[in-house]
Amino acid sequence: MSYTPTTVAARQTAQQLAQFSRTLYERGWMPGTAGNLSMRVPRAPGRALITASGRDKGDLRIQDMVEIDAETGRPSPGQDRASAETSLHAALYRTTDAQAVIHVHSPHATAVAHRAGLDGATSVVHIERYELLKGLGLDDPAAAKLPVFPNWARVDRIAEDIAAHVPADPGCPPGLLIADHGITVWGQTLGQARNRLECLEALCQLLVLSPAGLNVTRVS
Ligand SMILES: CSC[C@@H](O)[C@@H](O)C(=O)COP(=O)(O)O
Ligand SMILES: [Zn+2]
Repeated sequence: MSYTPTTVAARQTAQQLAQFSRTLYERGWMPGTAGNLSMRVPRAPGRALITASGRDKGDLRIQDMVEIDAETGRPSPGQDRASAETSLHAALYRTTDAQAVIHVHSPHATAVAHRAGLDGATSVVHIERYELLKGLGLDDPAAAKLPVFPNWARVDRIAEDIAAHVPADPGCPPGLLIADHGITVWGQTLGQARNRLECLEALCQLLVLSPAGLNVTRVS
């Protein structure tokens, strides 16, 4: 059954997600049905909305959201199917201060995810010295270690890798790559997550353009 908000805050959250999805789609960062977005619902502790699976991300409506438990990803019963990547969002709500999570297939981040992914192991891409690093809110804005997780067929396994790595690495920016797949970014508001996404996509573009190539190390 399609989603019907029961509070003003939930309606506003669903509207924000739908509008924002259109913006990202128009930028070419959610081609076809790619990408998914979620946000904690204000004044509804532990609840979040996430985009339904397989929808055209340029044409989402309020009804195309699914209400979930933010930290387990479990949907409230009787709804449409939540994003196939709900467990990745839940892993971030559990282990970080995220209030909003964005997953897109933006071209430069995806190109870096394609080049830097290792077969069956987590890696990090070292990003150093670029001024844009200051947009990520790191304690040390001179360097970031952007993790790249294997694109396991079982999405829950990717979620386990994320939950184990992200909170444990102080150099980890508020974003991550999944090999051959795309980028996921989080923030305390949808706007902050969007700014961080724009910085990371621009940094990945610079890495792709740089003749120095990528500096990648294996983590596990
Ligand atoms: C268009 S293929 C992309 C999907 O496999 C997936 O990676 C994705 O981003 C969207 O999945 P969804 O289940 O619609 O949230
Ligand atoms: Zn995806």
